[in-house]
Amino acid sequence: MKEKITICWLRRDLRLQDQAALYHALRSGHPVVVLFIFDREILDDLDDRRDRRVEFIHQTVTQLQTALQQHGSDLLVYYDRPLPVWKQLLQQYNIAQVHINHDYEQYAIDRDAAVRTLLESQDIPLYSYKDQCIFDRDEVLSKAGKPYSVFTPYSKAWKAKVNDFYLRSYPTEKYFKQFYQGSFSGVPTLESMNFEALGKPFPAQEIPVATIETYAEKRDYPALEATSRMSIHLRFGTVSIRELARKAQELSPTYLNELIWRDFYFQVLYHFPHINTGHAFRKEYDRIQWRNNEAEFEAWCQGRTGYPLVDAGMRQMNETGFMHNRIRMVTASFLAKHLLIDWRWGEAYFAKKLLDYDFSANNGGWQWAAGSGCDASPYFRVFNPALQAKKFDPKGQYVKKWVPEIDQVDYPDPIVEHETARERAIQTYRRAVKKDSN
Ligand SMILES: Cc1cc2nc3c(=O)[nH]c(=O)nc-3n(C[C@H](O)[C@H](O)[C@H](O)COP(=O)(O)OP(=O)(O)OC[C@H]3O[C@@H](n4cnc5c(N)ncnc54)[C@H](O)[C@@H]3O)c2cc1C
Repeated sequence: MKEKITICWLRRDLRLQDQAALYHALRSGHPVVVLFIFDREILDDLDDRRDRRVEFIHQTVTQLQTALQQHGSDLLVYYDRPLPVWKQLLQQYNIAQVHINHDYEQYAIDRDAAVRTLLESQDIPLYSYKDQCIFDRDEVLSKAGKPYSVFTPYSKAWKAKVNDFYLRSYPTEKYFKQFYQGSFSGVPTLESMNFEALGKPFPAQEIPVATIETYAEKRDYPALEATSRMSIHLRFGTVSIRELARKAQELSPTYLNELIWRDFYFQVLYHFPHINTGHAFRKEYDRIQWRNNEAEFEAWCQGRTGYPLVDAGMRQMNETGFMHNRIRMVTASFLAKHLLIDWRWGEAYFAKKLLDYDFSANNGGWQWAAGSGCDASPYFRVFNPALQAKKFDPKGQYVKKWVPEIDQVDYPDPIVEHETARERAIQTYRRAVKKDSN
């Protein structure tokens, strides 16, 4: 009879420290095999074979393998679709239990449900835990027991509920001797999966204390690069949200607030799943008559709208996979309002380009900017990109960095005139929204 093992399946929780599923797996009493699947269901759909997110995951997985090897163990890695992998694992191993962390996106929910059904058909329990946020699902509800759709009362309730219990780390290190002892066949190369590395650096995992201390004062100025750049690490779980929230609590209420926005959008996705299927949070916004001009969309994607702050943001993202938060708001608002292009086109473009792409935050950000979201910017508030530039890039340093030809003749004229576009957006939005009250 083969030895019984417990499997901890990593997905967007790529670390061995302070990790809920791993902690519980290590306490199961069986040797723990740590598993990662390069999921072809996701990878085969990526257009860009130099997608840096795949490179980041590959780098991280390789580091995890090395760390596990230092404990006499190894990382079990597959490049396949999850269900066939699990069918194979069931034949190869005597699996006692499987541990995972919750994932709130629709694809992941369906994937986990299918794996659960398969495992349960063999009487193997699949345990799932909250790990990627401080509060999820029904943990923060209004007094009436309803989910919040407005951020400020949500954040108040979040802060009233949080205590050391929720922020405490899972001391996985204490149980590292429980790792399965042995080796597996290694991590496939990026090339064997038909991807290529660019070799550019990723944001550091450590944030200097000074960055958090000065966050409130500097975070809105894109030229200062004064935000934490934790988003890619939070996306793939290479840092622990609990550790970050403790730091934020100690050093900066403003920074903590941003982490709460992240939890807020996760619970919006959980409670209002219609946003998962391409719908506006507020259904009347699905009646907007978008112009959807393809040439204008292309100009926006390429950073050639003639609005320097918009163009700088788009070029920053195209070049680095990152865009500063304020500029995400400006570029998104510009697409949905100035150009009247369906925000879902922009959402999909960001999804392709952002290293930190996360469905809940991206959809939340886009619906906020387009006015259709839960706690959204009102439809008649149309950002003026020139005023935004004056306020948040007063010396033009950010714009100069990304649009060096700004003063030259080949820089395009504005694609639309601001006042005309603003008026057009307000009229179009009003027509859609007003129908509701008829
Ligand atoms: C249109 C639009 C699209 C966006 N798409 C994404 C996305 O795909 N992935 C993503 O992680 N964030 C997204 N954001 C939110 C925000 O812009 C990024 O989280 C932030 O710019 C990442 O940089 P940072 O790590 O330096 O953030 P910091 O300012 O240092 O904030 C710390 C962390 O707080 C969280 N956070 C901050 N602001 C928000 C917010 N508004 N909503 C949710 N979480 C937040 C992030 O996890 C971030 O890493 C989007 C915002 C907009 C307006």
